[in-house]
Amino acid sequence: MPDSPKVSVFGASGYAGALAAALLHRHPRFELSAITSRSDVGRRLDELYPRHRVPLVMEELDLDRHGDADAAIVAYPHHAAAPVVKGLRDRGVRVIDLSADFRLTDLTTYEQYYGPHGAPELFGGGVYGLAELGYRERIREAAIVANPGCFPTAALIGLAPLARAGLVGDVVIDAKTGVSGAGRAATEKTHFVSVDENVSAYGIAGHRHAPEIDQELAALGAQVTVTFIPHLLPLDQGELISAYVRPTRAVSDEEVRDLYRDAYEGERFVELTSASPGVRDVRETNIARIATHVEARTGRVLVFAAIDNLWKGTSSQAVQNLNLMFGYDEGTGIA
Ligand SMILES: NC(=O)C1=CN([C@@H]2O[C@H](COP(=O)(O)OP(=O)(O)OC[C@H]3O[C@@H](n4cnc5c(N)ncnc54)[C@H](OP(=O)(O)O)[C@@H]3O)[C@@H](O)[C@H]2O)C=CC1
Ligand SMILES: CC(=O)N[C@@H](CCC(=O)OP(=O)(O)O)C(=O)O
Repeated sequence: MPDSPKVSVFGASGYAGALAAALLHRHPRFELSAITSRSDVGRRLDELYPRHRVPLVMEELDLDRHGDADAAIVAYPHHAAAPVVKGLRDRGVRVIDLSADFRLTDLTTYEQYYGPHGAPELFGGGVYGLAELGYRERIREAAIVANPGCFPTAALIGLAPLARAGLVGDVVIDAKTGVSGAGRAATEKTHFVSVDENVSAYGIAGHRHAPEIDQELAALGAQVTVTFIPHLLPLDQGELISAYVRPTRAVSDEEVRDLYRDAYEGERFVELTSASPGVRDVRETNIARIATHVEARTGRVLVFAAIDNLWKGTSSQAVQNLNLMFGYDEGTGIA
């Protein structure tokens, strides 16, 4: 293993890529070797995002040149990511893909939600990048890590202990998110005037994160079809999921708390709290903060999980995975 592995970030002009570049730039063990963009070629990243303080110039992607890195974070939109991931793999580069192109295991489901895949020969070749879900050892060895979606990160960390215990009979996941989850380009829905002093549900006809959550709950033993509805809030960063679980049998508050305590003992990036978690509690951290409560009137298990969508939901989770891949302490540069 090289002393200071070189890591490139592709799509560094976007919100997730820029933060990944910033975390790597100040990381004590990795060298941020190159950052790329299409529309901002020649600009310094600290000109675009002064707060990240990365004085590197964005370059045009050139796989032959950038393919000499030890690893790369691909921060492109879905579909555009897969061909670049393939180009990197052809050159032996280990990849963390922030898009959904390698998260799902069923191609028909992928096509239904995202359209044709950009490198079908590699489809299914990623390791799901959620260490706390039981993928830690596979991530260490992975050639492609499929970094999870932000909502699935919060929902799955929030529900995993119940799912493993066979307690998820049915679940409704109500989610709230800040606007940075939609990326850098403003749309009619994410325009300040549409979002400010407002809150509204979206993705009602079927959000693409629902099958990702179903898939990973099934891998934990819970065969359910979740109802998942996100809401857009006038925040820049932060995400909260409130999950309403109909358990397969009656459970007590204490039993559920014990289950979560046992499940997350030793997981430094999961915080259990008796108070309802807020997005501010986890802002700019790699932490998922979770509370559970068994509702006496209905017997439902309520689970609340807060994360920062750009940190644990994307970029710091990518660095956590990169640390695992290169044998470093998992929290290096992000704790
Ligand atoms: N924002 C978030 O909270 C989360 C994001 N993600 C995922 O991370 C990835 C990046 O998201 P985010 O940073 O928010 O998005 P942005 O839209 O902010 O950034 C996307 C980046 O990709 C580049 N890009 C856009 N279109 C293409 C294309 N067709 N081919 C190549 N490059 C392209 C953009 O720059 P340029 O046009 O200059 O090339 C930009 O650098 C996405 O896959 C997203 O789903 C995952 C979890 C949470
Ligand atoms: C506010 C907003 O639009 N948020 C995004 C979540 C982005 C995300 O996590 O991710 P992936 O695109 O990587 O799946 C959404 O709901 O689509």
